[in-house]
Amino acid sequence: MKPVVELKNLSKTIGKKKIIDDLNLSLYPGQITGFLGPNGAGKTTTIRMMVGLMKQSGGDVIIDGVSLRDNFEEGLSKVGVIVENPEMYKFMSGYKNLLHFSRMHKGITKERIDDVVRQVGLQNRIHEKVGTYSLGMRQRLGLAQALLHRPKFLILDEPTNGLDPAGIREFRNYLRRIAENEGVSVFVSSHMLSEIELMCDRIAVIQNGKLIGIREMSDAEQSFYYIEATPKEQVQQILVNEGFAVSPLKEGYLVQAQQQQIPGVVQSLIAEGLQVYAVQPQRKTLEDEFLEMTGGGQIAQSHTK
Ligand SMILES: Nc1ncnc2c1ncn2[C@@H]1O[C@H](COP(=O)(O)OP(=O)(O)OP(=O)(O)O)[C@@H](O)[C@H]1O
Repeated sequence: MKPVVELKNLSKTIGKKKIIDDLNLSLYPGQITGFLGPNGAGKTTTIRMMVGLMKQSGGDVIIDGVSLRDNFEEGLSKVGVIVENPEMYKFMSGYKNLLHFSRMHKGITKERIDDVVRQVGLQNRIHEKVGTYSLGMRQRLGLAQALLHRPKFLILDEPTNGLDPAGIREFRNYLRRIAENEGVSVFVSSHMLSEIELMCDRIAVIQNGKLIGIREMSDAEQSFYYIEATPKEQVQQILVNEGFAVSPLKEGYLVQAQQQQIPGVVQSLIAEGLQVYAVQPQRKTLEDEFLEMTGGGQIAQSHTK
């Protein structure tokens, strides 16, 4: 798949300090990528270079084949940005806000406005004043606004600040459908591990201005399962005979297996006459993994601009 955005040896030096050090990262259409790092890792600086608010010292940002170094205006026309708490006119309706923003770009039709309103699920409330909207609705209106000019690439900075987990999931579902429908690549910067975990397909981790890891969030990757069955002592014997690595826990066992092997494991236990009570995937939490990757670096707790 051809990437929508490529960071190529992107670097930023301020004074003598290398703040971003040879960053290489590709973002793909339809995918939601999280950008995570400890305080001061360089997230804000990277994003500022990606949206043209700061000039790079070296390297380049390529958006949909256009280099920001060579063709700044054209490259930026392909970007949509949503900041924390998007600015909206509360005394105007959602629709009038979108109409207002649509005038900043050429060629946004009324049909396009209706289309983005539907995509963020605001069609029933769009003619009401923004002041009456919930936080979740205001965030979705921000999303609609950022989509108006059909960007290829959407950057969200702390998009769900203040939303509860249900609100984050709802926002994520809209975002996922939009990423797929519009083929847009989404980049989410957040200091909240749980938010990133709920929203993203993959996560890029940055520390000291360097990319230190990329993690895919696919469920199929889960490789440890907690299995509880009785009689307990037979579980280990059966599974070890089948070639699995098994570690005993208090009530059950931790078994190393791929997702597609699990139905077979359950069948073997049942065939031997065991009663199976639990089979649960055990994924290392993102927090564990993040701490491993950064060698104990703290998770960013605040995001100062
Ligand atoms: N104008 C500047 N002059 C000097 N140093 C700077 C400047 N801007 C940023 N830095 C330094 O660059 C590093 C990266 O900062 P940046 O704000 O990009 O990190 P961040 O990952 O966004 O952190 P946070 O999660 O705390 O917002 C920090 O050490 C910061 O002190």
